[in-house]
Amino acid sequence: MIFLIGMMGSGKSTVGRELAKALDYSFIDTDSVIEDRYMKIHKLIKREGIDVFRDIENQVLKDIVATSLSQKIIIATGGGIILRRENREVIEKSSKKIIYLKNSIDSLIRHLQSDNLSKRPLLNTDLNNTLTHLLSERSELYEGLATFTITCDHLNKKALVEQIKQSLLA
Ligand SMILES: Nc1ncnc2c1ncn2[C@@H]1O[C@H](COP(=O)(O)OP(=O)(O)O)[C@@H](O)[C@H]1O
Ligand SMILES: O=C(O)C1=C[C@@H](OP(=O)(O)O)[C@@H](O)[C@H](O)C1
Ligand SMILES: [Mg+2]
Repeated sequence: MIFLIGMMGSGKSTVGRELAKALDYSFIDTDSVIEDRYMKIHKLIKREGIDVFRDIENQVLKDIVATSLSQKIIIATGGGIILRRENREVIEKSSKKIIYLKNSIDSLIRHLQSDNLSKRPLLNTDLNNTLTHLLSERSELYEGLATFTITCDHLNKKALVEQIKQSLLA
């Protein structure tokens, strides 16, 4: 069981899917499970609020871990999953391969600007300030949980998949 953690825009969802293909692992994304069970993330957070979203995210994480039949699975998480202590404990208990995709704010902005920003309701128009604030709250949690940290700046998606594969072999 391999977990990908990191900020919004760090590549967990897209690179995770590619990594799973490359390793012949299955792939699951906590946000996609939430969307299949409920509704689009932005709609859910807008309608129910962030606390309800975090409760659902917590339940989905526990369900994924409890029902995964094989260890050959890549789990892309939502960027805020590390905020809850119980989530960190669940992840730590289930895996020795927890990969933090670490990016500078500039690199996150570059990635997010090429994506649809309205998918991520926690980001407002001042991307730089918002991301800087979120990262300052979260970076210790990412670093503390990770068993591998990969600095992703200047790596395209293909190179990043290769880099993760190398780290997993080491
Ligand atoms: N290393 C990278 N190089 C270039 N673009 C990237 C890279 N990683 C992610 N992206 C792009 O950034 C956007 C956000 O990626 P995504 O996988 O959704 O991140 P996350 O799930 O961590 O929020 C997508 O458009 C993706 O194609
Ligand atoms: O960082 C966060 O708090 C969030 C990240 C999002 O996932 P990605 O990290 O895949 O963008 C999604 O779970 C939600 O919008 C909240
Ligand atoms: Mg994602």
